[in-house]
This record gives sequence, structure tokens and C-alpha cells, in this order.
Amino acid sequence: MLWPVDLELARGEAVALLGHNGSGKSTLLRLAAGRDRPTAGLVRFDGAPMDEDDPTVRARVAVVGDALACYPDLTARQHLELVAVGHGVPDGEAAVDAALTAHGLVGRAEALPTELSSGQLQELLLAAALLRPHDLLLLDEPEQRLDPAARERLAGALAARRSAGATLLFATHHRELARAVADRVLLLDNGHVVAEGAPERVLAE
Ligand SMILES: Nc1ncnc2c1ncn2[C@@H]1O[C@H](COP(=O)(O)OP(=O)(O)OP(=O)(O)O)[C@@H](O)[C@H]1O
Repeated sequence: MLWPVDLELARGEAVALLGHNGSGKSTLLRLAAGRDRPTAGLVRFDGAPMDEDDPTVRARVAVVGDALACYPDLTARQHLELVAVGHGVPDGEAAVDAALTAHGLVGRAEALPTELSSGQLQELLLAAALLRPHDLLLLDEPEQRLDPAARERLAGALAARRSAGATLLFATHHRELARAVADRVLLLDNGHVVAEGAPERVLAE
């Protein structure tokens, strides 16, 4: 349950959603992704109503959610190759190799999803989202199941995306990730936005 939220992201802005379990972060992200429809109000992307099935949205918005969207018979490398081909990533093979390296998956490239640890699986989902072209990145607790070193790599990767001009909206339980990546933080409580502003200010409250 989410109470009315008025949220506008500027192009290239990174916004972190913080709050306790059940505060509404995932709900807001699913609405932002056009995956769920609000009972009132409207979600727009570049002026048009947000719809996850819209080809423009599919081409420009990358989502990392809770669902482990994996094919049981494809290896980690094949998953990334599929993403690279599907999204026309230039120099796909090299991009896949770079993604495997960046996500600590080089030694697990030929493993099936069931052979990956939960943290490696999360790395694969992140690698797939970051590999494909995107203007907007929506991530629900991208740090989940990652060890501290991988979390730090993630913070670097997301900060690099923002520097490259992508717009980011992500939910996190890690203040360090919000501090390292976000321009703005929204603190949610019981479906309400209870604080909003620069990370240092909101996190100090
Ligand atoms: N599909 C649903 N149907 C009904 N209620 C739901 C549904 N999904 C979430 N809720 C409720 O909406 C509220 C917000 O849940 P949400 O999953 O958005 O919280 P969250 O901040 O992402 O929590 P967490 O940190 O545990 O992931 C909770 O009270 C939850 O029980």
C-alpha cells in the first residue's frame, strides 16, 4: 500500500528509496516500471504513460527486481549473450567478457543458474541489466545477497552509470550505497514519504 507520492526524476538523476521492510519501496518501483498500475494517478516516462510492454520502454528501461528471471538451461555466459544480441549491444562478445569480469563471474561463466550461489545469481542479474543499453535503471535492493566487496563494486558501477548520464531509481537497505550513488534520498514509512532530500541530510535524521 502506497499513499499518494509525487516524484519526478530529472534526466541523469539518481534517487534512492530507503525505509523499513514493508514501507512501500518495492511497490513504488513496480509502479515506476509500469509493472503495476496505480489505483489513482499516473506514471509517465518522457511524457508518455509508463507501460512495461511499450517497445520504447523495453528499449530504454532496465529493471532489476526480485524475480530471478533466468533460463534453467542457459549458462551465465549464454544469458549475457542473449541480452547482448537482443539489445544489439555493439561488440557483444567483448561486452559479455567485460561484464563477466566486472561481476566476478569469469570462473562461473559456464555454470547454469542452479549451479550459481545466490550472490552470483544476483551478480548475473545485475550484469544483464547493466550490459544492455538503458536511459533509466530501476533496481530493487540491488545489493541483496552480495558480499561487502561485491557491494562496493556495485556502488562503483551505479555511480559510473549516473556519471554516464543514466537516470537511476533504486531501493536499498544500505545507507552506504545511497550515500555513494544517490543525488536524492526518499525515506518511506508505512507507504508515506516522510523525508526527502540530499543523502547526508536525510541519512543524518
Ligand atoms: N501484491 C500486494 N498485494 C497487497 N499488498 C501488498 C502487495 N505487495 C506489497 N504489499 C504491501 O504493501 C506494503 C509495502 O510493501 P513493499 O513490498 O512495497 O515494501 P518494501 O519497502 O519494498 O519492503 P522490503 O524492504 O521488505 O522489500 C506492505 O504492507 C506490503 O505488505
